[in-house]
Amino acid sequence: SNSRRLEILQLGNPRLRDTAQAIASSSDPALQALIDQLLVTMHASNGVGIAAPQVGQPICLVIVASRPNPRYPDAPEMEPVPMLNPRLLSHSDETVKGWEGCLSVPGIRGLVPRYREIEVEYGDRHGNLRRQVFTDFVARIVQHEVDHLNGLVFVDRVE
Ligand SMILES: O=C(NO)N[C@@H](Cc1ccccc1)C(=O)O
Ligand SMILES: [Zn+2]
Repeated sequence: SNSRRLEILQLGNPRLRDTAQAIASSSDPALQALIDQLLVTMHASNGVGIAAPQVGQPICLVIVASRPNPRYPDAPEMEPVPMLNPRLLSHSDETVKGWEGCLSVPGIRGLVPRYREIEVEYGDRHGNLRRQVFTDFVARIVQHEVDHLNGLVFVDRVE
């Protein structure tokens, strides 16, 4: 199917809204360039996830990309998943505490409680709507990235 035009939600900062204006839909070539830039930035820092606001783009776009690397040697392998307008549909009651770091909070780790299982609805990079269940470390990354879209970093959740 041809790539559908998915309106990507913009984050609240009115001052920055105009810069986000340029990347307002999944059919915009600037969006594909931004996704590729996020992947490069994330890999350059041995990240396993990244959110667009971390590179100054106030739009609802994250990438979840768990893989074993020097910073997270036990991380499971997965294909990187860009998510437009990610939305948590449901979650387990069960939470698990695990160590997290953040590319925007360099040099520290914290023990953060996260839901063990979540169901997420998001647009893929072509604007197709997807629903997927994530568990354990990958579910942790998703929750960490969605927090960034709501102005939260992991240190806000350390108990
Ligand atoms: O800062 C980011 N993403 O926003 N990157 C984090 C992602 C992350 C999330 C949860 C647990 C471990 C790691 C990183 O250290 O690669
Ligand atoms: Zn982060």
